Amino acid sequence: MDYSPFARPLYVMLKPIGAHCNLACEYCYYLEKANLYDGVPRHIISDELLEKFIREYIGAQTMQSVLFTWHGGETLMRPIAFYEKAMRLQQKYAEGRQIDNCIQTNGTLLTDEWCEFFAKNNWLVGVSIDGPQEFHDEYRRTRQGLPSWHKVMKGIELLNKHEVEWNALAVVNDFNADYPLDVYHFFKEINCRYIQFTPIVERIVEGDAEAIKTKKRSAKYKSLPHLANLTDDGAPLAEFSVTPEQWGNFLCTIFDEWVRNDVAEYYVLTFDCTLANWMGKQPSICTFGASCGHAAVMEFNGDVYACDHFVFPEFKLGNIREQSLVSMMYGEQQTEFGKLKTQLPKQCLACKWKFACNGECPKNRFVKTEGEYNLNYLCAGYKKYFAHVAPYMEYMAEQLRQELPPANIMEYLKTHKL
Ligand SMILES: C[S@@+](CC[C@H](N)C(=O)[O-])C[C@H]1O[C@@H](n2cnc3c(N)ncnc32)[C@H](O)[C@@H]1O
Ligand code: SF4
Ligand code: SF4
Ligand code: SF4
Repeated sequence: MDYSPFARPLYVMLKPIGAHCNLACEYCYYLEKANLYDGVPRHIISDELLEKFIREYIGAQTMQSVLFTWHGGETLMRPIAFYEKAMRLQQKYAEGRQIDNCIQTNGTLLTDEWCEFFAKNNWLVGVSIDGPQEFHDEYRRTRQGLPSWHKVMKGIELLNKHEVEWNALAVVNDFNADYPLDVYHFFKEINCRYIQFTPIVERIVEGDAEAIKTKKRSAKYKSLPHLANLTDDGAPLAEFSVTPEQWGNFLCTIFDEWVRNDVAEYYVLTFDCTLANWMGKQPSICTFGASCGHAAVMEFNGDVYACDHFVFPEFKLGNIREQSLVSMMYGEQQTEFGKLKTQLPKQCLACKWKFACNGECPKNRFVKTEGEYNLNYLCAGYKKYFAHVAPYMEYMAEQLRQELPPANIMEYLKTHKL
């Protein structure tokens, strides 16, 4: 078996059913990817390709533990038997390594059987839910416009019943962004201790802008608009995007409640990453890291792309049938892609928050500057957030440096101001 000579984990998310999904969330960046494989009748990974991927993926790791991430589209549209087969293959090629699995789902297809499977095999389940019903159902609907919140809540109940480890992914869009505490309290009420908030920032290729505007929200899409990528200059913003001000305000408002009541009880990934950067450690979300290009995706047919948000023909690294994962992940094209992250405008280079922000995701950098590189669209929001949390982060980082729990901040804030 080939072992990679590189000392960091290689990470490739798998799309076993491509972009196919039982929902048609209005803001979804992935649904349109089905168009890349228009002529292909079934967007399902073959047994042979699955085995090839699993063997190579495990063989390419330099670490003792290997993490598989199942992503979509809607992952639960493949049967349990498919994932059982994948686990058998993982064991076949594990050679003593520890294998972990996590799966991302919209939660609507969860059943007792699924939850038993996840519980029995210790899978970590990521569930997408955008907060209380009115916010969630604004955008997360079927093609027929039917809402999904009740089904997701039922799914969460089943996960809890079977004691499956799960976390929530909530996107922050033009609508729910104005209600940070309603969203945060909802997650606390359902006892969700791990929450990831992702800002929605999408642009639309010229020509599709009118089409999306004239479609009623949640109306049936015949074909999805092609959302713009980094190279489409001047593409208009999709109306469901969060504004920088909304994003900054959303984070600051939730932070104020979290830092006084919830540290170490609830984990909000953005706050976690900010503290990691304050400590000079590697944050767990790529967007706040200093470099990227380490996390690719593989489509059902073996095509490998630079990143889940760059599944465009120009960011295709190759196909696993023709090239090894190692050669694609460490090849010239992916190395160049990774450099996008460090190509920052003057504003970022001079910014006091650069160590915590790193210009965020290159996907969101489309604000023209006088210099060579674009500025991140969300910059104003991040400046507000970092300035707001700085004294608290400093306090928590100091606790950590003294090997004390950062949660001490809650006691301190009862009698002091920062
Ligand atoms: C593409 S979905 C695939 C897995 C599964 N169908 C689900 O909804 O969880 C993965 C995650 O991306 C989020 N997402 C969808 N569109 C997005 C966008 N335009 N920007 C950022 N995140 C988005 C979804 O809410 C979901 O949490
Ligand atoms: S459920 Fe997931 S893949 Fe399906 S449309 Fe919604 S965000 Fe996209
Ligand atoms: S381009 Fe954005 S989403 Fe992709 S790896 Fe880099 S920071 Fe992460
Ligand atoms: S806050 Fe703005 S200027 Fe500072 S690093 Fe982030 S994007 Fe750049």
